[in-house]
Amino acid sequence: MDTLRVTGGRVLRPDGRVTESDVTVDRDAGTVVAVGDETVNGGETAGSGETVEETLDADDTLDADGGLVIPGLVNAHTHVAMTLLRGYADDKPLDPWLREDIWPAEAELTPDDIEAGAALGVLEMIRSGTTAFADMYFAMDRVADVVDRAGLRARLGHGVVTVGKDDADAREDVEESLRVARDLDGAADGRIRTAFMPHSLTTVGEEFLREGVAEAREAGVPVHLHANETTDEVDPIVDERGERPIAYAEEIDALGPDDFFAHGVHLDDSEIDRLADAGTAVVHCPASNMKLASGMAPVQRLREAGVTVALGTDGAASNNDLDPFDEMRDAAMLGKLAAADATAVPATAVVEMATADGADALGLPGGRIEPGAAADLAVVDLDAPHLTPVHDPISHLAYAARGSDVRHTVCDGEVLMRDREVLTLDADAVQERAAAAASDLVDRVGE
Ligand SMILES: CSC[C@H]1O[C@@H](n2cnc3c(O)ncnc32)[C@H](O)[C@@H]1O
Ligand SMILES: [Zn+2]
Repeated sequence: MDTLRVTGGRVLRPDGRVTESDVTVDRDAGTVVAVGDETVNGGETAGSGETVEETLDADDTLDADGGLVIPGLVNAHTHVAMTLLRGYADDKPLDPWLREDIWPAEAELTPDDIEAGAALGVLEMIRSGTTAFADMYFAMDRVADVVDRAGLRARLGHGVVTVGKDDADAREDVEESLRVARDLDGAADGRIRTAFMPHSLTTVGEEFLREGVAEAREAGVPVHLHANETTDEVDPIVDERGERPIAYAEEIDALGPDDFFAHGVHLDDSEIDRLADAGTAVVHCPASNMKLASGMAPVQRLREAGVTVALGTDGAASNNDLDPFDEMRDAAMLGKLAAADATAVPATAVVEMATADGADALGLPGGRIEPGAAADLAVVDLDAPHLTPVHDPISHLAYAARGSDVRHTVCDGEVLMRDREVLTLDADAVQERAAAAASDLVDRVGE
C-alpha cells in the first residue's frame, strides 16, 4: 500500500469531536485507512495485533502540527470560469445584471477563455481548501480537462437557456447538456460526475424541461438548476401556472432524491415540505444572495424540515471570490438574521453544510474523515493572530478562519497543495493567462 500520513494535527471527526490523531491515507485507493487507532478493520493491521501507525511507515507525510485537519470543503454551486468576470459588473440586482452585463460578455467567451477562467477558479479553490464543486457553464469539456489536471472532484453540467432561442437552437442546447452529462460522467478516474443542468424554471421552456429531465432520468444523472432565487423568478410561475416553482418542478419530474437546486431563497412552507419529502437538496449561496439583494433563504427552517442544505459561492462575478470560509461565515450570520434568532444556523451547522451535507447534496464521495472514506481533506493553520486563542476550533472554522489559512489540500489521496504551494497547476501561468483572457474579453465586448 502506498501511504500518506497527515501527522500532528487535530482532526474534525464526523460526529463533531476534535481529536489529536494522525490520518493515514491509501494513496492508490484514494481512501482514509486510519484515523488514530481507528481503522477499517477495527484498529489492527490485518489481524497482527498492531495498529496501522505501529506497523506501517508512511511513504509520504504532511505536517499538520498546530493545524486542524478537516474534510475537504464542498462548493456545491458555482460557475467557475466566471472568475474572468470578477469585478466586471457590481451593485445591480440579478435580472438587469444578467441581461445588461453578464450575458453580453458571456456571448463573447471562447472555449479557451472558459478553460483559462476555470483554471483560475480551480486554483483559488485548491488554495482555500475546496476539494469538490458543482459547476454549471459552457464548454464543459474544457472545464473537465482543468478538473482532471488539477485533481479535484466535480459534478459538471452544461447550462441550458432556451428563452429567446428558436426551436432548433433551444433543442441543440438541451442536447448539448445531455451529451455532456452522458459523455463526461466518470471522467478523470471517476472524479468527475455530471448532471443535466437547465439554468432555471423560467429561462427554459416547459417542453424542453420535460424532455431533458426525462432523458436525464433515462441516463441516470441528476438535475441541477437555479430555483426560487428572486421574487421576479417566482412570480411569473405563480401567475402563469397558478402553482409555486417547487410544485412545478415536481410536476415535470425534476424533484428527485439526487437532484439539487441552487438558492431556494423564496420558498414557502409547502415548498419546504415538498423538498423534504422528495429528498431534493438546496444549495445556499449567501454571499450572492446578499450582493444581488435577492433575499434571505430560510436555512434554519429547511434544516429543521430535514432538507439537506449545502453551501455554494455562485460565480465569482456575484460574490466576488470562491472562498468557502466566507460562505460559512455569511451563512451563519445571514441565517440568524433571517430567523431573527441568534441561535439559528450555528457554527456546527455551517461546517456540516460545507462538508458532509455538500458531498451528500452532490452525490460525491468525501465530506467526512473516517476509515473507508474518500481521502479528501484540508489542513487549516490555527496559529495566526486572528485565530488566537483557540477556545473552539469549530467556531474558528465558521467565524474567523479564511481560505488563506489553509496549509495543505488533499483530494482522492493526492496532495494538491503542500505548504501553500499548488502542485498540480502552475499558479503564475494560470493567473497570467486568465488576466490576459479577461482583458481581451472586455475589449471584444466594448467593440
Ligand atoms: C447557462 S450557464 C449558467 C448561467 O448562469 C448565470 N448566472 C450566474 N450567477 C447566477 C445567478 O445567481 N442566478 C442565475 N444565473 C446566474 C451565468 O452567468 C450563466 O449565464
Ligand atoms: Zn448560479
